[in-house]
Amino acid sequence: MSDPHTTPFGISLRHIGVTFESRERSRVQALQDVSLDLAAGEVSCIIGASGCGKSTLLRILAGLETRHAGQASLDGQPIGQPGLDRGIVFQDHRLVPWMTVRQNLELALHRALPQERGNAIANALALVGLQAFESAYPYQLSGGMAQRVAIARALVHRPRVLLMDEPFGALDALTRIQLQDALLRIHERERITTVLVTHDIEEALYLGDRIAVLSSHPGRVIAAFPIELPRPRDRAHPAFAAIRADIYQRFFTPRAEAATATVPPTPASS
Ligand SMILES: Nc1ncnc2c1ncn2[C@@H]1O[C@H](COP(=O)(O)OP(=O)(O)OP(=O)(O)O)[C@@H](O)[C@H]1O
Repeated sequence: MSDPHTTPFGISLRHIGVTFESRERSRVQALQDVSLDLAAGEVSCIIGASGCGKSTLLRILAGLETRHAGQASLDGQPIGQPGLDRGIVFQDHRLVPWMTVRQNLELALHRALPQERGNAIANALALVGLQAFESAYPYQLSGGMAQRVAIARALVHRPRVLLMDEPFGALDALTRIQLQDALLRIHERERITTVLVTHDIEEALYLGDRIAVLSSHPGRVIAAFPIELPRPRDRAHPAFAAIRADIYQRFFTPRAEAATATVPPTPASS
């Protein structure tokens, strides 16, 4: 049997469109003709302003939103419903408040064999550096620690894909940086295909192997390009600043011009 962690795979989105209809019969086109390839083992960041359809796109990848045009596939298989091959982290940790960290992870593992649960929980907590907190309740954790537990819960099944919806958006600036570094350490170890949506350009640049920029109303791909800056990345480096400035410009450039530009200049990174 092939090992899912070594088999090459990736996410493919083809002509994804989503239109929501409200009770008042008004229509909101959330996504229009979104086509993207998100490579296996990479961190792909999707950035866009509030309401541009980032969460809707992530929900499609999670199998939570199926009312869409176009095709979404993982490793060549259409994505139809939620599955344990995809772990998801939201902006809020969504831990059960009356359960300990361990019990929260056990809840996620309810379909696993009892003898496998202990190891799976220990490994997931080690990945996020919280082995010593398995008996803690969510109210005893800081916001950053609770979000680490949410990441551990998403990883406890060793999924092939980690989906993150503004995972650090509710954290203070310093904790956010710590969690970004924690995510990179996890990624270095696990090489899990990661899709992270954010409205924070700097976060996308710091974390992403690849960035897709979405326009608003409807959400369309303005640009998609790899980030070839070496790691660890230095937010103060001129090359980092140059790409950040380029992305800012894409947000504030009229759509017709922006749509023709798909690859930003790659400044010398050394
Ligand atoms: N279930 C729904 N019914 C109706 N409209 C919806 C629904 N879900 C999302 N929308 C609308 O679709 C658009 C995209 O929403 P979405 O939440 O995907 O955007 P977003 O980029 O994630 O926003 P934010 O950054 O604020 O979370 C918005 O205009 C939103 O109001």
